[in-house]
Amino acid sequence: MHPPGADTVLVRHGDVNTKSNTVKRYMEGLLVENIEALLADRSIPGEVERRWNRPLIHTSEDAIEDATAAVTDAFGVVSASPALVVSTEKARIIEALEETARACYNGGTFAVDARRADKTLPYDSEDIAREGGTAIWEAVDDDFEPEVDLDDPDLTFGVEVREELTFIYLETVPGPGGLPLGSQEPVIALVSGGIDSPVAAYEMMRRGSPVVPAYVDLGDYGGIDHEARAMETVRILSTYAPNFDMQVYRIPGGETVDLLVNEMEQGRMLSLRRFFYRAAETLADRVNANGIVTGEAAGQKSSQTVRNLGVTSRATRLPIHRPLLTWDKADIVAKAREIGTFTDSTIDAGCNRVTPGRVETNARLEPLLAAEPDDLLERAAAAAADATLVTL
Ligand SMILES: Nc1ncnc2c1ncn2[C@@H]1O[C@H](COP(=O)(O)OP(=O)(O)OP(=O)(O)O)[C@@H](O)[C@H]1O
Repeated sequence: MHPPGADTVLVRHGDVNTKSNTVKRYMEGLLVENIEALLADRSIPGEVERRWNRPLIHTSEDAIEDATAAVTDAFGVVSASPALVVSTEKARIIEALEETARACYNGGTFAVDARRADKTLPYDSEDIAREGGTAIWEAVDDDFEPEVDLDDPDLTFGVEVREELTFIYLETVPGPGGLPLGSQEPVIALVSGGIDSPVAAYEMMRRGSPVVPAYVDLGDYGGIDHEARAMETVRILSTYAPNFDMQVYRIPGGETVDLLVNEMEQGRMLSLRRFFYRAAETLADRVNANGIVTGEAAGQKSSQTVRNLGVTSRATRLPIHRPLLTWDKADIVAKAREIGTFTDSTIDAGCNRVTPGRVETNARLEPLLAAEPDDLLERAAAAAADATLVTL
């Protein structure tokens, strides 16, 4: 919901504000570019104005809700409000609150949440809250029985007085927070057709790292359904980053999986992980990426016991980022639903098909190296060199 005449989206960022002025200026520039790309990708009209602390989107009232939805998909944005802009003159602010109340108040409790960034003005936020509250009350008193509730109001009239402009709004839509995409170095995202890896990739993007998606083709153990799910989740992730290239590298792994299934029993899954990591490292060197992100969580599967993660991680010199390390499955599923990558398919696909009868939960590196094919890591490097790009 927005005040009548609202044609501006007020954008708030969070961690960007903790930076030095030089870094903040750079990050605000990236944020503006990313917002412009999101608007263009979704054919939403709007001009982004780069203002210190609060970028603005100037659009039309018709497009204001779509513009707000788009900007709250931008990494780095903490929240956004579709707002009516008036001058900083107190009488004009009160008048705008009255007009907004007449158009949007429908009964129930209300509050005025006023902030004033410009401390040189001859009034403070409490004046606005008190006088604005009275004006709202009088504007609707004939038709309703208004009630003020400062703790849990049904409707909050937001007022933000900044340099030369005042923003009046009724909604504060949460964004993902984090840092603008592109403010950190890129990483390789190992994506499967499962629920977790797209969430992990999203979390790295949320902290500013563009991802280069890589899918390991498991041959007969993967299958069209598995690969299609992986590609679809990357396509959804790419809607958050329209100005970044998110084509997927498909790494051929079928022959190696066959070999592992035929030659190994207990440590098979761990050697497969080692293959993944080394292939990702080789790809990272090729595309100038600086790390690997996976959807692993401590203790979620036998290959993800803390001990096994320690052993398998030795296959690469790159850092393996595991943003979901401490997340519970229910939280991962909830996040996947929220960002749109959840798939409720229960097809038993991918790595699950490779799992042996007896799994290893307590691996040691030396016996694992002795049991796995001698050329496992060379195979991984060769597979990464043979990777092909899949256009989404
Ligand atoms: N075929 C694959 N291609 C690329 N990466 C993969 C593949 N299979 C698994 N991974 C990576 O290894 C991690 C752990 O794999 P695991 O088999 O435990 O998960 P999954 O259930 O297949 O997928 P997810 O973790 O996405 O739900 C995944 O989160 C993902 O990062």
